[in-house]
Amino acid sequence: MASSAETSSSPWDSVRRARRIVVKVGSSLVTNQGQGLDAEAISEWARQLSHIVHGAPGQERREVIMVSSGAIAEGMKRMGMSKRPRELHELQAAAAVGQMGLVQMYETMLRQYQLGSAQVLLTHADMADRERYLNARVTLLTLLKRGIVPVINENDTVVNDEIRFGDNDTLGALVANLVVADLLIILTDQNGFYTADPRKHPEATKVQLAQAGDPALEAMAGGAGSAIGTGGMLTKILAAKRAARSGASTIIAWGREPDILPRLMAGEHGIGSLLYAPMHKLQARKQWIADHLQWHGSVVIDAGAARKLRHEGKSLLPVGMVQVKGRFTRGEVIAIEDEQGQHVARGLANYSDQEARKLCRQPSEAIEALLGYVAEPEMVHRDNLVLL
Ligand SMILES: Nc1ncnc2c1ncn2[C@@H]1O[C@H](COP(=O)(O)OP(=O)(O)O)[C@@H](O)[C@H]1O
Ligand SMILES: N[C@@H](CCC(=O)OP(=O)(O)O)C(=O)O
Repeated sequence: MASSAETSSSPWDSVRRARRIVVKVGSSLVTNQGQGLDAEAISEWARQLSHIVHGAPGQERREVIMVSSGAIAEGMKRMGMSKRPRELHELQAAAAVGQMGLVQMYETMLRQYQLGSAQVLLTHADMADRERYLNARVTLLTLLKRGIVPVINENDTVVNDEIRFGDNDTLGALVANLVVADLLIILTDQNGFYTADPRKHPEATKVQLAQAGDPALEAMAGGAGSAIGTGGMLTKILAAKRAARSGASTIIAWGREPDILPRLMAGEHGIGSLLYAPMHKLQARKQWIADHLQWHGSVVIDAGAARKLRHEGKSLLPVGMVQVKGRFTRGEVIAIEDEQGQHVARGLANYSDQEARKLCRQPSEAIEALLGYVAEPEMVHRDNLVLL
């Protein structure tokens, strides 16, 4: 663990440079300890987000995804439940009722600051299925490109006990992996991560800076301190470890700290706890694809495409493909080889082998006419591609 004395190349710099950010807001904050949606707090985050997304004077625009909890807590209030029900179907009913209020509140507050919003509900199954994973990814990236703030929650209605995230910390980390975010900010009711649960151990001190995935952190993290939140700090520490796999660092901070988001983005050191990712995004991505070396087929590309991939860091477009070998579905790892049979790269296919055969040597504008739909203009996006 390190102290808060940083140099100019410190991990805090990576926070300032972050361009794509996932902000997770916990149930206890959003509903003010279960007393109902906290309109003032949500309005305040919306105001702060508008600075970040639109770009405050002298600052670049950034892309932000919100992962917000609070559906169950708000639903319980609306349905007059005094304590959290044990049965899953009761929780699901509460979530369905509460989610209405939650997104309505975000939409109203974000709109006040000229920000568009979109509701996205995800489950474990969506993240595990390669095709749904790519679909969710392209939808989120499309929203971000248009300056819209996606507001994500777990799709509580369709999950069961075994396959629930339950806490939204894990979901936040998976979303950070999905969009290859630079930073995950977890806003909660404590002003950071402490050496022990400060509710039970008042002598605990704040951890300013640590490496995500450091096993020592797991021992310090306790469960939820209130009846509203689920997961507590352990799920946040594990979320930081998971987010680091795609190169995202994590900040755990108090959601009511004044101007928390713009201050973090301006590079202010020492607010909350920073759990930095040990690997850069590119390294992390290579690692991930290297872990999925099992490839299911390949595409042969021409010399021009090989040059663009090798030397210009470009995506593989259908126009550069000359042949497709083997069988694969959208989302599977494929090998990309040059006409001499040398493997150039590996990556996630946006189209199946049958579709790819129709797309060989075709411009991306022709995809719709050839397939009847367009998933993405690239055969393999450069974010999902690693050179060999
Ligand atoms: N080491 C720790 N540092 C800070 N808080 C901790 C720690 N261990 C457990 N906690 C508890 O975790 C709670 C935050 O988690 P949780 O209630 O799940 O909130 P959220 O709804 O924001 O996810 C804190 O209120 C605190 O009591
Ligand atoms: N999907 C649930 C979120 C569960 C939850 O409480 O998560 P967390 O905020 O991480 O403690 C809801 O909206 O109520």
